[in-house]
Amino acid sequence: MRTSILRSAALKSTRLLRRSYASDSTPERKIAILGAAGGIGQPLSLLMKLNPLVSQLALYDIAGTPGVAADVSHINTRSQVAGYAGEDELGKALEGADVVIIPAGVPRKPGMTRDDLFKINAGIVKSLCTAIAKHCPHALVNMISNPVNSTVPIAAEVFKKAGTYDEKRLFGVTTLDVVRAKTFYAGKANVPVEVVNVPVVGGHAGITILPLFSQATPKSNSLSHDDIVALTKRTQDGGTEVVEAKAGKGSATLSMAYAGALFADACLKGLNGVPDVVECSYVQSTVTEVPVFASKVRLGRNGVEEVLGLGPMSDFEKEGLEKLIPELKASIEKGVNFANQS
Ligand SMILES: NC(=O)c1ccc[n+]([C@@H]2O[C@H](COP(=O)([O-])OP(=O)(O)OC[C@H]3O[C@@H](n4cnc5c(N)ncnc54)[C@H](O)[C@@H]3O)[C@@H](O)[C@H]2O)c1
Ligand SMILES: O=C(O)C[C@H](O)C(=O)O
Repeated sequence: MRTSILRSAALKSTRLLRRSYASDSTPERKIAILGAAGGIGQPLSLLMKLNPLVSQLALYDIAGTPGVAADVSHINTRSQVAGYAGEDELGKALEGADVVIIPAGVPRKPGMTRDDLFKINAGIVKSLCTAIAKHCPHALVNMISNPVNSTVPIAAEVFKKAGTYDEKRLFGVTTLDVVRAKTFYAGKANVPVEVVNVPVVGGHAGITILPLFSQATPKSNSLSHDDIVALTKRTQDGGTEVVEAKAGKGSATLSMAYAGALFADACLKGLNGVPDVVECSYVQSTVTEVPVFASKVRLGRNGVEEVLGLGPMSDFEKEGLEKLIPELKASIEKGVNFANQS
């Protein structure tokens, strides 16, 4: 009897020690999700609640967030969850945030391009970024709202105007393109998906999405040129494949939440000083002639630590790069002009 009491006391104190060690060594990190009640926002809120690197989770939307927050808050993981609804509560949601993830805005319907979302989403992104500049100017911003090729430049211009722009802290989330490229490559090359790596560069719309299958690992000798062309097209059209399958009920939400959670986790690891965290992202860049470009990025304590180059490319990829530059340039200019005119 006495032995079992002693044993249970010892166990309790070991657990307490472990808990205090975990909180001592894992920094407090606040994540804010803007658009948290939406198709992406809800599963992304769930996945961020499961992330042990998060200590506070602020869920913001124009409506519906109290319910999402109450629901997610019952999960017995580290972070404290709070819901914020409506513009009056946006400041509170953002205050002290280390990372702000933005999946706010309308999704595509069949027949639409991502650029068709510009009219509505450009204004949403502009107003949210104005609030970020005011309430958490040092946060890392993970932009998911489409058209990403233009919404990232809009955010950059808003931050420049507010005097808070730091190119190391603004990211277009292109992780879903990488997730898709890995999945499609693994299927075709018949290699285990969990060990596959494929960089995807350029932007996040149609031909601006350029997967570099020539750099894919593990290498496969069984893929023909036609296979690579087909894999490239499928990756570029991955979003449209989902939009058509959902037949008017929106675009990718679950795979996007997964990809958004992966990227936010990489940002948190970088902030916490974990070495060698590398992900593809659409960031300010000198890798090509376009000022914003997706490529591999090393993440660190201040966000972007290093924008990595393109590496060796096949002739087919070089052609793809040449073709995407004018479209990407035009999308960037459209964003810059919108931010500066309106
Ligand atoms: N980067 C990517 O790879 C990627 C992938 C999938 C979707 N997307 C984009 O993400 C966006 C969201 O997609 P979804 O399927 O979640 O759409 P959704 O309509 O299901 O959800 C969007 C949410 O944004 C909210 N919202 C609207 N205006 C807002 C504002 N001013 N402030 C805060 N919240 C606001 C809405 O209330 C809604 O809850 C779309 O623009 C979509 O194209 C990007
Ligand atoms: O395709 C879309 O409209 C959504 C997103 O950009 C995607 O790639 O799934």
